[in-house]
Amino acid sequence: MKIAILPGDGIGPEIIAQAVKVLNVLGESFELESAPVGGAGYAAHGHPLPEGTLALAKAADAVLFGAVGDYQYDNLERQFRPEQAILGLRKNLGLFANLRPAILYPELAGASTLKPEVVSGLDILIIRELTGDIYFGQPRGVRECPDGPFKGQREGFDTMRYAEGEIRRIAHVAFQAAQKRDKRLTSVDKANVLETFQFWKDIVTDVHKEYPDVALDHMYVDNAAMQLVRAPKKFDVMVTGNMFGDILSDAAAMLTGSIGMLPSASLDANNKGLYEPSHGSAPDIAGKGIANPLATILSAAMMLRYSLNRAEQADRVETAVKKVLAQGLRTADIHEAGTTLVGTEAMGDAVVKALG
Ligand SMILES: NC(=O)C1=CN([C@@H]2O[C@H](COP(=O)(O)OP(=O)(O)OC[C@H]3O[C@@H](n4cnc5c(N)ncnc54)[C@H](O)[C@@H]3O)[C@@H](O)[C@H]2O)C=CC1
Ligand SMILES: CC(C)CC(=O)C(=O)O
Repeated sequence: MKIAILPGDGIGPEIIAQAVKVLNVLGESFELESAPVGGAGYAAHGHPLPEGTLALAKAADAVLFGAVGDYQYDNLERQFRPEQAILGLRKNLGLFANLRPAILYPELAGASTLKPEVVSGLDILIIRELTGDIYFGQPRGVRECPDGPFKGQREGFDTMRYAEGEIRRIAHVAFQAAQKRDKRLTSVDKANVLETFQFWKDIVTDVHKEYPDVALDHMYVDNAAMQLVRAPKKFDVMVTGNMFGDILSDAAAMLTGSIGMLPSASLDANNKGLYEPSHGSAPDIAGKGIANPLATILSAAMMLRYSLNRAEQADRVETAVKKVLAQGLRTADIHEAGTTLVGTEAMGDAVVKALG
């Protein structure tokens, strides 16, 4: 089985190196092939998603992705910015279902900024639609404002849109995920203001007829943001659009102690997928050897489970992560008094050792 390894920028190469170490000691005959992406792709080939990188991602059974983005590229024309690489991969590979499990490991209860009683035992799944919404809607750009009090001035605009089929397919993924858990689904929208999300709500309600065993409720995104920090354990599975999901899952990350703990899977209709930590390239800590590699290692575990059909190996990796946390090892983002501070590489080595 072939795995495309796309480290990207910032802390990407540092954290991906730890996940690769883990994959290499599992005793499997995976073929790992790396390619530049993001700012690294632009530097090497003049494009954030070079043709060879896209071809490798398409040919592989799964993609393990670090992160893209570097402030030095922020003034490039948008099509050349590093972030276009991950958007291009999602679109080109049809990766519409983004699963972001927010689980609090008991050892990290004190690392969360929320009170331990609010987060202990937390296990929620955020499902974010990934190829529609305002991220991809056309038209977009900057133009002359056609009317209103600012007529004649420049205005920026983007288009929020969702096709019925796009909503239906993510709703099916969400209901089916809920069926495998506590059978409760919260669909997050802004139907009180946005046409797109009234439509979203209507379609999700319709798809619900096929899943009578799942309890569905609808929540406005502003309330969902509040409930996530007020009483997050009340949720089981949440499903929402591209932008709301991006924002809510970062908020959920802090429930788990750190964004460095939140893995993700981005799947197509056949469970082929791209696996990446939910965080970005963290340029503020890049090159310092202090980034938390666990979200990336846990993303590799999701890859073993969902795309490579290696559930036992996924369990092994997840158990090894639990072991290192139980041993008291912590990177700086989750460090607290009484635990042992380690760097990125030492954390990766500890997970490898804990695999036994
Ligand atoms: N999928 C991707 O590749 C994504 C890329 N980005 C890009 O990343 C760059 C930085 O964006 P930010 O908004 O700063 O978000 P970020 O997620 O990179 O960083 C936010 C904060 O979390 C910390 N952090 C992130 N990952 C960490 C880890 N593994 N261990 C310890 N601390 C960690 C960072 O040091 C920073 O303080 C930008 O260029 C942005 O466009 C942002 C989000 C997703
Ligand atoms: C395009 C990404 C860099 C933005 C983001 O935060 C994401 O969608 O994961």
